[in-house]
Amino acid sequence: MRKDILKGTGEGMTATEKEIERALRPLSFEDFTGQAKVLENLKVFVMAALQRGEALDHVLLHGPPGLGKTTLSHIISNELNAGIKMTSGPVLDKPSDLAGLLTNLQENDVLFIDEIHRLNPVVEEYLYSAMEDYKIDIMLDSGPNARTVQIKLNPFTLIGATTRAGLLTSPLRARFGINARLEYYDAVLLTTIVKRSAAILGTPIEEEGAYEIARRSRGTPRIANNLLRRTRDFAQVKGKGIITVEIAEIALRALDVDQNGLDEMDNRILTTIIDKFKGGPVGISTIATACGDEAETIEEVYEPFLIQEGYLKRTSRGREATEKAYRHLGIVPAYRDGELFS
Ligand SMILES: Nc1ncnc2c1ncn2[C@@H]1O[C@H](COP(=O)(O)OP(=O)(O)OP(=O)(O)O)[C@@H](O)[C@H]1O
Ligand SMILES: [Mg+2]
Repeated sequence: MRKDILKGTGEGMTATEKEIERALRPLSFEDFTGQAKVLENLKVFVMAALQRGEALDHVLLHGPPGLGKTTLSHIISNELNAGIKMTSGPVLDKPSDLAGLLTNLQENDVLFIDEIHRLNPVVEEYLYSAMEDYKIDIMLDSGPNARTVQIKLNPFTLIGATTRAGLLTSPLRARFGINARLEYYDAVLLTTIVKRSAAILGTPIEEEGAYEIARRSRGTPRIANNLLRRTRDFAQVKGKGIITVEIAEIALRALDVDQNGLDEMDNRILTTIIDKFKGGPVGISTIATACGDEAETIEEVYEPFLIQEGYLKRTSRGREATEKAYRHLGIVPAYRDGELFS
């Protein structure tokens, strides 16, 4: 449970948590904080599509978990005044599952496919003609009477979301006219998000308290919101109900979020590389085994942030801890590859 809070993935959330996440979700471009470049472009593309009365080109949203891919998909459909149907890669087992969804779309509606890198290849191939020509072939009958008929679909917008853009096949990637990468948020943007969420939750919060939560949220709105909710509990039980910087400190310490905003698993990964593998380079699966987590999770959730913050380096020979990682953990860097850190 605590791990899920800090991991920033939506997996393993309870129904109430999902409900709160929904309540905190911005509904319009206006409401959405950050990702300025992506938003600016999307506004133009949405406006142009609306003016022409056409479906928006297909959109691929990629980036680490919890940065707003699902949120933006809803916003796009809202701004298009269009309906949205949601599904995900692993759920679409057979082409007929996809056909059912596609044939039910109204003109210019949005079809959202989450985890689009996990589409079954047969379904993926089926999607190509739908994306390109708004047409699909449907198999009628079976055995000797089997025949296919082509069905024309209403023009629609496919929005695909993925945390692993690298795993998309190139034919699929090529069929998205709009490709947007979401980046980690800085502390100032996250402070705005934390204050907005606190207002929705009806929790009084001081500027410094909001900033403290924001700067220690791994650049991720979902984590910021989750830490806010946990801090609200501490404010209620251990304080006067107001989130001050002191309350935030207490809560974040109790949740094992360190001064630089790294959580227990981030620190475990860095310690493992340094202590067990002399700082690297070491392969991701070896790190995963030593840390007791899956390689995929480390690659998708932890590593991007550690690399962006300069704690970890990715080389052709594997992952290496940087000097910043040594300093962060208070370990004096010894000789490595016969060289001393300068
Ligand atoms: N720019 C933003 N402004 C305010 N809140 C945001 C923003 N982006 C995300 N959030 C909040 O963070 C939560 C998680 O966002 P969202 O579900 O869209 O992430 P995601 O990228 O789809 O994650 P995943 O890869 O795990 O599916 C949402 O509930 C939303 O409230
Ligand atoms: Mg999502």
